[in-house]
This record gives sequence, structure tokens and C-alpha cells, in this order.
Amino acid sequence: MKLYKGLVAATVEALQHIFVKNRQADRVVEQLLKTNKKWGARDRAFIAGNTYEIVRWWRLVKFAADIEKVSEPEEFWKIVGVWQIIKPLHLHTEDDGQLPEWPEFEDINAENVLVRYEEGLTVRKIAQSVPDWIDAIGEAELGDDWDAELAALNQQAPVVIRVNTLKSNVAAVKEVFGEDGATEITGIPDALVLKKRQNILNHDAFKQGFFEVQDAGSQLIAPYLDIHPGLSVIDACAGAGGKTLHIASLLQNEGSILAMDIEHHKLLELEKRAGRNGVQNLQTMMISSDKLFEALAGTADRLLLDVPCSGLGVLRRNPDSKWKLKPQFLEEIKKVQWHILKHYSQMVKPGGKMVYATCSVLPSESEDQVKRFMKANKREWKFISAHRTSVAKDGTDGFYMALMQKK
Ligand SMILES: C[S@@+](CC[C@H](N)C(=O)[O-])C[C@H]1O[C@@H](n2cnc3c(N)ncnc32)[C@H](O)[C@@H]1O
Repeated sequence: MKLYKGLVAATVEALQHIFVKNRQADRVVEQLLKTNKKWGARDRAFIAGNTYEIVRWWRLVKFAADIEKVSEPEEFWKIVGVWQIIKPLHLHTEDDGQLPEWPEFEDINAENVLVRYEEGLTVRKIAQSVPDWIDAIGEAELGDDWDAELAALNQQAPVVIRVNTLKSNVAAVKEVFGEDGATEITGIPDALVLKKRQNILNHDAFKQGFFEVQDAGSQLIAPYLDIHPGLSVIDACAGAGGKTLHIASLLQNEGSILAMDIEHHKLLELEKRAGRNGVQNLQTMMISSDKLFEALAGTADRLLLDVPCSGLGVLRRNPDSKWKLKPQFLEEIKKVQWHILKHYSQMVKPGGKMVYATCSVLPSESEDQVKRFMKANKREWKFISAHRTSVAKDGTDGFYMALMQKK
């Protein structure tokens, strides 16, 4: 595609917001695209596509550009220019890799860029664009599987939706997307994967609550909790409610859901989404103190602990998080996960079930936490099963889920 200065400038602006102002990539792109109504679909696709690609391949592009630290506007221009040179090789696109003769690209030498690009490909952490510490921890925890998982985490994720069975069904939603527009996924009954990337949030069927956007791996978690209509379910780390809404759909408005979180704005968003989805049996509750869990002890037939984690299983969707994540955060969040398992589990009734879930590929946030919990609580709890989705093998995001039952 021919390069237009206005579009390259917009990409530069987006990258500055992400890397200098430390803002979240999806919000930056969304806001930027709103600012210029004259941009057409191709312009928008250029800005969003290039911004995400550069964020995903940031370390490799910097290496090819021979820039250690990118902070000044002219350095961001150089990065965007260098990406145009290596993109056809790296993503097998039909772009010609030629740069226009703009002063901003004056000191880019395409031959040198290509030599450094090839050199970068020989070192995994550069080729796969991850910070040293993430590469080291991935190898230490996943061993030989890390190579394939890491490569898969750098691929663009498909757009997957979950049909809301409170309001519609798979056949009807499939029809909305036209013949061959959406296909079913074996083993995930309410999921459809869309053939074409499109702005589905503007779709009438979405506004009417007929479906939600939710990765196929994520759609395995609520059913793992063995939900039937009539049960009382607590979703203790509900956030904006991706899985709460799935639980609601499985409950068919019979029984109850209590959705909790420590962040009020997420619960407000959940309430809005629940209204659109036709959920009638939801209550939300802000967690203000651990005393709450004593008051709710023994009240839940089912408890979902979709705990906060590194997010290292969902890098396909949030590539910027690998640059923002810090080792100290990982250590701190493991303590929070343990605290949640230890204290929140008391809300389950005898005979009731609990799922502990993460969107991390790391066993230290997942399998190891559950093993520790089971070791400390084997008299009160029975381990039933666990499942892990592999980004490389299953093509979903990387989730872990473990099912336990209170004796
Ligand atoms: C993985 S996200 C949940 C995603 C959500 N379940 C969904 O499917 O969309 C983890 C959530 O845990 C919340 N959280 C963090 N610390 C918490 C705590 N101590 N107790 C409960 N929730 C917490 C975060 O605000 C975040 O919304």
C-alpha cells in the first residue's frame, strides 16, 4: 500500500501514547480513530494494523532500526519506516517494502535494516520480541513447549463470538453474518469464529445482546464449573463480566449470580452489559474487606475465581502488556491469587464446586497455586480435574482451569 504522511503520522502518534505515555494500546487506537471522521476503512486499517504490528514486534523492529531506546518523535518515525521495510518479509504481505523520499526517513538505510533484521531472527527473544525476563521465565516454566507457545502468542487472534442463548441461538446469529461469514467451533457449542475482521460492536445483533465477543478458550471456563439452571453462583473476580454473562446464559435466568470485584467501574460496565444480554438474576458487589467472605461463607453452589494474573496467555490480544509487565508485578499478583484462593473459597457450600482460572501460560500462577491449595486443604476439598488450553496446539488464548469440590 502507498504510504500517506497523515496515516504514518497518526501511527507515530499512537505509538508515542503507548510507549511514552504508557497508555493501553486498544484504548489509544480506539480514541485516535474517533478523532478523524474523514479516514476511510483502509486508512483506519492501516493505522490500527501498523500500530498493533509494531507493538507486537517492537523489540525486533528496534533491533532492525538499531535504536536502543525510542523516545523522540523522529525515532518513532524511523521505527514506522523500518517496519515498512521488514513487514513484507516478516508477515508475508504484498507490500513492496519501499519508502517514499520523505525527510523523516532520510537516515534509514534499507540494506542495513535487512541485515540487522536477519541477525535479529537468530536470537529467540529478539525474533519473538519479548523482554529478557519473560523469555527466561517462559523457558524455565514451560521448557521445550515455550518455543511454540511464544511463537503462537505473536500471531493475530481470530475474532470469536459467544452466542447469548438468553436471547438468540447459534443458527440465527450465524445467519446474521451471511453465508460462510461465521463458522462453528467443534466442542464449544455457543462459539462462532468470524471469517472477516469487522467492527462487530456496531452491529445491530450485538446492540440487541444476541452475542458477545469472547475467545474460544475463555468459553470453556463457565461450563467447566458445571452450571445448571437454579444454582446460586458467585463470580468473585468478575471484572466487566465476560464469564459472568456466560454463566448467566447457562443459568437461563433460573438461580442467582453474585458478581464481585474490587473495581467499581468494571461492575458498572458489567451491569450495562447484563442489561443488554437480558440477564435478570444478577447482583453485583464491590469487595471492600475480607469480612465479606465470612458473611457469605457456605452460600454458593458454584464459585468462579477468575483471578488477576500476568495475562501471559492473552498476548495475542494485548501485545502491549508484554512491555508493561514487570517481574515485581508477577510476584505480587501471585500473592493476591493465593489470598483469593485461601479466603474466597469459604463461600462454597459443602458439596459445592469451585473453578480456579487464569489467562496465563505460567504454571506458577496456575497449576502450582492449585497444588498448594489442595495440599493445605485436602481434608475439606477434593480435586476433580484441570484443563489447560494451548495457544499453539488449540489456536485459542492460553487459559488454565481447575475444578475442585468442597467435601
Ligand atoms: C482476569 S480478570 C477477570 C476477567 C473477567 N472474569 C472476565 O471474564 O471478563 C481479574 C479480575 O480480578 C479483579 N481483582 C483484582 N484483585 C482482586 C481481588 N483481591 N479480589 C477480587 N477481584 C480482584 C480485577 O479487577 C479483574 O477484574
